[in-house]
Amino acid sequence: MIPLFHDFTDATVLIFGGGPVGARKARRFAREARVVVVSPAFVETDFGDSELVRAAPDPGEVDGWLERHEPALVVAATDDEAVNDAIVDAAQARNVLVNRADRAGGREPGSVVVPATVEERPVTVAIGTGGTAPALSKYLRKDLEETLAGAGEMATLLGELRRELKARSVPQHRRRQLVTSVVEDSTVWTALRTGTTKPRQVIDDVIADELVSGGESP
Ligand SMILES: C[C@@]1(CC(=O)O)c2cc3[nH]c(cc4nc(cc5[nH]c(cc(n2)[C@H]1CCC(=O)O)[C@@](C)(CC(=O)O)[C@@H]5CCC(=O)O)C(CC(=O)O)=C4CCC(=O)O)c(CCC(=O)O)c3CC(=O)O
Ligand SMILES: NC(=O)C1=CN([C@@H]2O[C@H](COP(=O)(O)OP(=O)(O)OC[C@H]3O[C@@H](n4cnc5c(N)ncnc54)[C@H](O)[C@@H]3O)[C@@H](O)[C@H]2O)C=CC1
Repeated sequence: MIPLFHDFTDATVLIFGGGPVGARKARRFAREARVVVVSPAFVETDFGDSELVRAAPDPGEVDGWLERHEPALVVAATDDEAVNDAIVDAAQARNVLVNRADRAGGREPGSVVVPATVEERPVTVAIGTGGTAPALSKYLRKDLEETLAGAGEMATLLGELRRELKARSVPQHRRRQLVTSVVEDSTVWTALRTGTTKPRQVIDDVIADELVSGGESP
């Protein structure tokens, strides 16, 4: 499987099944997409910002739900294998992406797996185990949350630094040296994590040094 980042803004994600798994996927996708969850019962209370529809479609009715909602992705998270089978068939027939929660292997074309994710905006890390050990994905996600502390601010800082160096027509090889030296600087990481220095200060210092030294290596 090849990991890709998919933008679901303005798209619909249709989820069948309102148990713990359906709720977890709903919370995940509702951060970006319009999410509709179809289930005869909603045991969980937190579905994020999703629309909940009480219904128990049988296999023959599943396709009608896809026709009405025109989703970009369908999630099969019911405990009924025949319904999950019908969801995969309907999604394939309509060329819609499908995530099946009750299978680890033997996947069909167009099927996607939901990874564990760490988000330090705008940094995103996705973890998968090819379906072998989801509990390990979860464990590694928790571990990485600590490792990535400050990465979002670092990304924002470097983005601004690149833009400002470009605007000052600093040559490409020199921009690369400067950006790399900031990202590898442990004192900058510590400053971002502890909040002792603001990203703006780091950018101003790099640019001031550059203007004084006229582009000599640090
Ligand atoms: C294939 C996949 C399909 C998909 O759902 O996309 C899938 C399938 C299955 N999961 C099962 C079990 C568990 N899943 C979790 C947790 C997560 N599962 C997620 C993804 C995936 N799960 C995809 C593969 C990802 C990969 O490659 O690693 C995560 C990462 C993302 C998310 O769901 O949001 C989320 C952690 C999120 C986080 O915390 O960050 C836990 C842990 C817990 O609940 O505490 C358990 C119990 C422990 C265990 O069994 O490991 C079962 C057996 C059901 C049974 O036995 O009946 C199946 C079906 C099967 O294996 O047949
Ligand atoms: N991918 C993952 O991370 C995991 C997957 N699983 C698998 O995913 C499935 C769902 O897990 P849970 O949420 O824990 O199960 P659950 O049994 O608590 O929830 C299933 C939900 O589906 C609903 N449902 C039943 N028939 C339906 C229909 N025709 N249409 C719409 N909804 C219907 C039920 O009312 C219930 O709310 C399980 O069968 C299990 O095999 C389990 C744990 C983790």
